[in-house]
Parts: sequence; structure tokens; C-alpha cells
Amino acid sequence: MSAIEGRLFAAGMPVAALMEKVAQAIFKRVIALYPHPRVRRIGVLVGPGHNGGDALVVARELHFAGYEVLIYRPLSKGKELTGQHGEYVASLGVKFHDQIEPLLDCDLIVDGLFGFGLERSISGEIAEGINRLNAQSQPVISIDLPSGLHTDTGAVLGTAIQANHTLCLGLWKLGLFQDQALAYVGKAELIDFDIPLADIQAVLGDRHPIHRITSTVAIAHLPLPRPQLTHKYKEGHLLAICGSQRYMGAALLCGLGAKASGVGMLTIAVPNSLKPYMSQQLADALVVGCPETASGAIAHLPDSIDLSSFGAIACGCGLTLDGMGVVQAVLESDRPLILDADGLNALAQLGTIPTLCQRQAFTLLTPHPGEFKRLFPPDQDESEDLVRAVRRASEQTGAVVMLKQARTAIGYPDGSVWINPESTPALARGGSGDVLTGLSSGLIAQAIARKIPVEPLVQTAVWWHAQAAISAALARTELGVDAVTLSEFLLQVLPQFTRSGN
Ligand SMILES: NC(=O)C1=CN([C@@H]2O[C@H](COP(=O)(O)OP(=O)(O)OC[C@H]3O[C@@H](n4cnc5c(N)ncnc54)[C@H](O)[C@@H]3O)[C@@H](O)[C@H]2O)[C@@H](O)CC1
Ligand SMILES: Nc1ncnc2c1ncn2[C@@H]1O[C@H](COP(=O)(O)OP(=O)(O)O)[C@@H](O)[C@H]1O
Ligand SMILES: [K+]
Repeated sequence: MSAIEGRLFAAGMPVAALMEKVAQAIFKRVIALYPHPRVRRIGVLVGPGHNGGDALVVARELHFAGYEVLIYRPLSKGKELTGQHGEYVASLGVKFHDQIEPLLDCDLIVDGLFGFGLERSISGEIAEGINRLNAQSQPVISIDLPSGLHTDTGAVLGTAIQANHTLCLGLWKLGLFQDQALAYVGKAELIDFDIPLADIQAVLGDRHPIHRITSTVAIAHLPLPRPQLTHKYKEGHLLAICGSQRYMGAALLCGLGAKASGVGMLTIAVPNSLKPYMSQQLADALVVGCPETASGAIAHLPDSIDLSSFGAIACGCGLTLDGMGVVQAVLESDRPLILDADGLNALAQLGTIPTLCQRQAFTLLTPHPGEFKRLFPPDQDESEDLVRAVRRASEQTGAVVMLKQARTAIGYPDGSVWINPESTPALARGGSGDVLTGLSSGLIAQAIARKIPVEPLVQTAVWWHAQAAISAALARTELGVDAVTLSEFLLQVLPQFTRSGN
């Protein structure tokens, strides 16, 4: 961002003019969110850099709009432009304080302490001020990012403002989408200030991009509408290898997720003793019983199964490590493969990178952070954030890596990363991941049958899963989204997004 900004200034855009433009846009958003006189007293936190400069311009406009404005400016020295704005705002009679206390009873706080220029941990009186403010209950709007967060990693440097709204300027800052920033960011919005595309490309062009998954992108890749002239095998044939006597439910949940994907044919391979249960629960799947180990895991696939007849294979939900033989068999096959849970644990034991480097076909790994660390032990660089780690994992293995967390990130072998910015903690519940594995695999099988690109369907699956959970949580609260319910909402939620329902 600072390199892009530098190009605008070098091209002749005056720094002060850009600050004015950006801050006017922030001001408009602040008064739309908190109109006068519903809100009367606004406290503005002003730092020494241009984040503070933005905040002072906003403070000036709020003053003229009739709000009572109080300023907290803990550091009197700062950048020249920020200092000039400070002088003018003070000349208007707005009161400046170097202590936070006078601002504590404001109706709203606007945070312009630090933006992307934060270069070391916040400590001392400023840290104490932020902590005092965080203990209060009034809403906080942060300019660019909550002061104290690292722009890229989202790490808290010392302490950080807990915002209700973050008005991110110009381009999305990666830190806002990292799990460790979630408790600080609140609702994030982008404030556009017309950065020329050529300048963005000049700076980011040869780097690997990071994208947000949007509804538009996710829907565009759904295998919809179906052609009139089709039949079940043309709409994908998925083999899901899952379950054990110990984890029967995982197999069912994977099956329910696959069923919701609309896949043409679903075959589920489970240990023999699970066959009656699965057949009863999932009338629309073809259930295949497999020879089982003494512990009730799949010992191997029956001879009747010909892997080459399936478009894609999902393997791992509820398998246990006793089912490791079957994981090895599917890894050696030439079929597109989705590995989850014990499929991933088995892969880690076999050696993640050498094993995957042998594979030619598409592979998707869907680890949660614990499984991810087993698959890809952290390297020396302990500061590496999970978004960068997911990119490295995908580049090293050639697999697509879906790191499941509060804000799931998908790494692709070309270095691009897609982050799902909207989800709900209602998903923090056993079985949510099994449903997602089934859903992703069913979509992938359909893409393969249709001969459309497979990779984007991983984004679609993550988005669909999260939207179903959001919709289920609205209907039933965050406590009401068990995995079976989630799979039912997968079936219900799409028509809200696709106008025609097909
Ligand atoms: N120049 C402009 O007109 C524009 C400004 N923008 C704003 O400018 C911000 C970036 O401005 P700056 O580069 O000035 O950076 P910041 O305003 O984020 O802060 C940098 C200042 O804080 C000091 N500092 C850093 N860490 C500190 C710490 N831990 N304790 C105490 N002081 C510390 C630095 O010495 C420097 O003076 C963006 O976040 C954004 O808000 C952008 O919106 C784009 C347009
Ligand atoms: N706090 C959260 N916010 C949003 N999604 C979450 C949160 N916690 C977990 N999830 C999602 O729930 C799912 C959990 O999957 P996983 O850990 O594999 O569980 P299980 O194996 O029990 O199904 C993932 O899709 C993950 O992204
Ligand atoms: K800020």
C-alpha cells in the first residue's frame, strides 16, 4: 500500500489532497452509521502519522456537522501534514487531551492512532489508554485498521483497539482477514479512493495475489444450470471412503454434505458393519460394505470396487488411522482426491511432500490448524502467518490446501490464496468439517464430469458452507447449528443467491 501511495504522490497527486479525499469518504460513512443527534459526543484518537491526519480531517468535518468533538493526541510530535491539521482543528476551539479519561464518556470513538505505519509494539501510556477504552462499551470505528494490529499478519503488537467497524482504505489489508485479528476488527468495510489500476498492477503485478471469496464469484462457479440433456453419471460420480465403528456419524455427515452438493451419483464405502446404518440414513447413496479390521475400521476396499470408474474420491472422515491402508491406495490412484481428517493424518505419516509430489491428479487437502501443523511442520520462521503458510504448503505439494479456521484460507499451487471473509462461530462444532468435505467433494466430482475448472469449486464450497451456517444461525441462533441441520440449510440457502433457483 505504501508503495502504491508513493506512486500516486510521485505522479503529482498532492499528499494533502489525497488525505482530504480519503477522510471525506470516511466522514460520510461515520455520519451515515452514527447520525447527529442520535450521537452527539465523538472522541477522536489521533496518532502522529497520516492515520492521525485522516482522523483530524474527520474530526474537523464532524465539528462542522454539529457534533461535539474531543481529541486524544498522546504524542504531540508527528508528521508535518498531521501537525498542520492539528493546528487548524485546535483553532476551531476543539479540545485536545493527552490523556484518554475525558473521552471515556463519548457516545462514539473514531480511532486514528496508527495505520499501516505501526512499526513497533505499543507500550506505556498509549497502551494503557487503549486498554481503558477497550473496557468501555461505546462503539469504535477504526480508520484503515484497528490501531495496534500488524497490517499483514493481524498480530496484536502490544495491545490493540477493539473496533466495532473498520473502514479499510483503498485496498484490503491482509491482517484484517487473519484469525488472530477477528476479535478486533468488527465489521470491515472498504473505503474506495480511486487508486488507478495501473498503479496497483505496477506494484503487485508479479506477486501472488490474495483474494476474498465473494458471493458473486462463488455462485458463478456453481454447476448451474444443468443442461437439459444429461443423466446421473454426467453429473459426477463421487466415491466417499469414510467411517469406522468408532466414528459412524462422520461418514453420515460427509454423505449429507455430498448429497447437498447435487452430485449425480454418490457411492459411500464404509466398514461392513456400518452398511445397514448408512443405507437406512442415506437412501440416495449407493453404500458399499468393506472388509474391516478388528478395531472396526476399513481394512481394504472390496475387489468389486474399481477406482477408475469414479470421477473423484473423498477419503478420511471418521476413518481412524487403522484405515491407513486405504488412504495409501487412493493416494496411489490417478483419481482426483479430497483428503480430510484421518486421511490427512495418514498422509502426514507417509510423508506429506514426497507422497504428494508423486501424484499427477488433482488433490485437495482440508486440514484444520492442528492437522495442518502435522502435515506441514512450521519452518524456522516463526513469524510466518497462516495465510503465508498455506500458500507455501500448496506451492510445495501441488495440492490445493484448504485451511479450515474461523476465516478459512485456500492456497493454490500458483501461489494465489483465497480467503472467505464471512462466516459464523456457529460452525465451531464437531461434524461441521465432515459436511464441508462431502460438499467440496460432490462439487468437484460435478466439475470433473462437466469438464469445467475444478479449483474454483473449492471456494464455492467454503462460501456455501459458511452461508448455510449464517442462515441457520439466523433461524436458530448460533447454538442451533448442529451438523445435520447445517446440511439441511445447505439445501435451502442457495435460492436466496441465485435469482431463478436454477
Ligand atoms: N497520505 C494520505 O493521504 C493517505 C493516508 N493514508 C493513511 O495513512 C496511514 C499510514 O500513514 P503513516 O505511514 O504516516 O503511518 P501511521 O499513521 O500508521 O503511523 C506512523 C507513525 O507512528 C509512529 N509509530 C509507529 N509505531 C509506533 C509505536 N508503537 N508507538 C509510537 N509511535 C509509533 C511512527 O514513527 C510514525 O510517526 C494509513 O494507515 C492511512 O490511514 C491512506 O489512507 C492513504 C492516503
Ligand atoms: N469460529 C469459527 N468461525 C467460523 N467457522 C468455524 C469456526 N470454528 C470452526 N469453524 C469451521 O468449522 C469447520 C470445522 O471443521 P473440523 O475442524 O474439520 O471439524 P470436524 O472434524 O468436527 O467436522 C471448518 O469448516 C471451520 O472452518
Ligand atoms: K487506526
